[in-house]
Formats: sequence, C-alpha cells, structure tokens
Amino acid sequence: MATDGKKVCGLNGEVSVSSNGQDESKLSKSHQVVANGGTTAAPHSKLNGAGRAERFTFSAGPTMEDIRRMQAEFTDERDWNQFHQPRNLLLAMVGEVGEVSELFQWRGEVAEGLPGWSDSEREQLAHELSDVLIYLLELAEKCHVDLPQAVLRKMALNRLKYPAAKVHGSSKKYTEYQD
Ligand SMILES: Nc1ccn([C@H]2C[C@H](O)[C@@H](COP(=O)(O)OP(=O)(O)OP(=O)(O)O)O2)c(=O)n1
Repeated sequence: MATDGKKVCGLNGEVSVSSNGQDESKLSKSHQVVANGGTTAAPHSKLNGAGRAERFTFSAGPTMEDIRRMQAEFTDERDWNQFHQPRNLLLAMVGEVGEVSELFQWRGEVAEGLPGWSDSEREQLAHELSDVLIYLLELAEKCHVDLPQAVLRKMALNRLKYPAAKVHGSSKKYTEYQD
C-alpha cells in the first residue's frame, strides 16, 4: 500500500479538527467530548454535570489504515482480490448503503441517539455502517486515494466554501449565497 496511514491519517491525535474547523479544546461546554469506551451498541446520550447533552465520540482506533490493512488481509486469505475491482467495490458499498436505509425507512424522522431503538436494531445499524466503511476504504485503496489525507484537504476546502461567520445557522448551499 502506498502510505503509512499511522503517520498521516490524523486520527491518532496528530490532527484534531472538528466539523467546523474548531480545535476540540475550544468547543463550547454544551459540546463537551467524552470517551465512550468503544462499545458498538452505544448508550444513548448522557447528561453531564450541568445537565447538558455530551457529544458522542469515537474510540481512537482502529485507524483508517488499520481497517484498510485488516480488509486486505481478509480478502487475501480468501483470494477475493480478483473480485474487488473499483466498480465492484462501489456497487457493494452502494448495496450496503441501501441496507442502512432499510433500517431507517418508514420510521419518520429519527432523533440523535436513536431513542426507542432496541439494542439489536442498534447493533444491526453498526454492522451495516461498518460494511459501508469497509467497502469505502477498500474502494479508496484500489483507486489509490489516500483517504485520511484527502479528507483533511476536503475539510479545508469546505471551511473556505462555508465560512462560519457567513453561514452560521443557515443550511443554504454555497451556490445560493449572492456575494
Ligand atoms: N465478496 C465479499 C463479500 C463480503 N465481504 C465483506 C465486506 C463486508 O463487510 C461484508 C459483506 O458481507 P455480505 O455481502 O454477506 O453482506 P452483509 O454482511 O450485509 O449480509 P446481508 O446482506 O445478509 O445483510 O463482508 C467482502 O469483503 N467481500
């Protein structure tokens, strides 16, 4: 593989960028970050001492490169690389996205933390999202896209396109802004 993701991926603490470009340490109290212990069937949102909802976070690992390598081992052991060309992986990933959609269909809007979902439904969702991620990472590998670095570049572009001061509280697409 082309890269040593552990050095570049930025998911092991070298780079910490939140969705709006803020350093995590500068997030407001209402968005405090808490470790969740890495359970797949995560508990619903907890309240902190001030009675505010704590933001859900991921475990530190495995990294994208870890998952890419594990999936490469999985396919090598089965001689499945012959089937895992980019288009097949794309179709497989879209199929798994469909399986995620199935879990949400006919439920109407679903609130953060999925209140009312059973542990079994949550675990099913964790499986299907994992399938999507596994195929996404393998697709990126087979297309020689260094995804951990690409996502940093894309998030930088997103911040330029959507300056926080300009778009705060608005869901308009950037093309809808006049200036
Ligand atoms: N040719 C294959 C088949 C499977 N997998 C791996 C990647 C996915 O994480 C998972 C997908 O397995 P299935 O196609 O059996 O799909 P599901 O696990 O979603 O099963 P189902 O379709 O019954 O829900 O297994 C793979 O890498 N290559």
